[in-house]
Amino acid sequence: MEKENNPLLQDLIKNLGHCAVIDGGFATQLESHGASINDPLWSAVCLIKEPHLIKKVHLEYLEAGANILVTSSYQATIPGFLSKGLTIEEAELLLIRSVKLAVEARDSFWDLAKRNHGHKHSKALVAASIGSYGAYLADGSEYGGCYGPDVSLDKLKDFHRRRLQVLVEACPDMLAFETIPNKLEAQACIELLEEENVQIPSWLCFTTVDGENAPSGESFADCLEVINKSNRVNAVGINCAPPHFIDNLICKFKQLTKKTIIVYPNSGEVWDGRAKKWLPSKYFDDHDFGSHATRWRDLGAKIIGGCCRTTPLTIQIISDALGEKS
Ligand SMILES: C[S+](C)CC[C@H](N)C(=O)O
Ligand SMILES: N[C@@H](CCS)C(=O)O
Ligand SMILES: [Zn+2]
Repeated sequence: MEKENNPLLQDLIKNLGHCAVIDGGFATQLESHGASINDPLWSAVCLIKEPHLIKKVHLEYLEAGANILVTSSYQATIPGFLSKGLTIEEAELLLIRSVKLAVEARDSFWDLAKRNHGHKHSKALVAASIGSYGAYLADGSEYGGCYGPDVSLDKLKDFHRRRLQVLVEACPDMLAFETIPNKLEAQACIELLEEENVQIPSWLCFTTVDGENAPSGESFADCLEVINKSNRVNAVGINCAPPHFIDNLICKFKQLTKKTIIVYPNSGEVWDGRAKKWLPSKYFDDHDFGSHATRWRDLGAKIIGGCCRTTPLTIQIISDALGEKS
């Protein structure tokens, strides 16, 4: 059976009558509530210290109109938690917690919405974030894409395997492979989905720094050839790249794949992995995201949202522009 047409994701898009809206910068919104994430675990440090903030941010994105929540597990890894002195059991419980927090936020928001006659919401889906190996390295490597000769396909599969198993066991609606910077890691993710016989839908997003290729310099034609061979990936696209690259990339991806296209760019600011801060950009204006989003929809993207440095306001503007909320 073709899992590309996995009903969950397709039904959401169909029921909405247009695109599905993903949430926005998760870490960004945590920071706006005072969370300190200058840490090798980045936003995932809040799973240990401030889980209530995680739930708060999920609720804020739901209120803004997100149809899909991405969990707080982007930089949450078992080796990352071990290096904080936690046990494997504690690390796995934190991964489970990342899914639970999003599911609890989604369920409580939905229970309230249902009581409100004439509401325009649909029940949101929860996508468990699987950040790239480069994210785990905590030095901005997800925008570099060159992991070096010691990082083989098997090493990447070993890195991803247990976290993926634990996240799937926690019952999210889907998996979100985020900020993948090269073809080898895409291959590793796809082989794992097969080997682990994952039955829930997934998307896989690359980032880009030149607007044409993956950060490794490999062409998207090469990268998508790998993805197209798998019927376990339902949507493919770009996340955490500047908005001004997106039009061209949607057109390119349309020619390279029949899969659902997903885009959730960042604000255009650039991550300085050494200084651990965002460098300013001239491209960012929240209000531009409304016209961007309708253009991206018209070009063929079916799942649209924001990544780093976008906020609930960005998502509200996208959601309003795409017509989900009155
Ligand atoms: C999406 S990036 C801004 C996440 C942080 C990065 N992996 C780092 O730790 O430097
Ligand atoms: N979804 C991630 C960022 C990916 S670049 C987060 O905001 O935690
Ligand atoms: Zn991002």
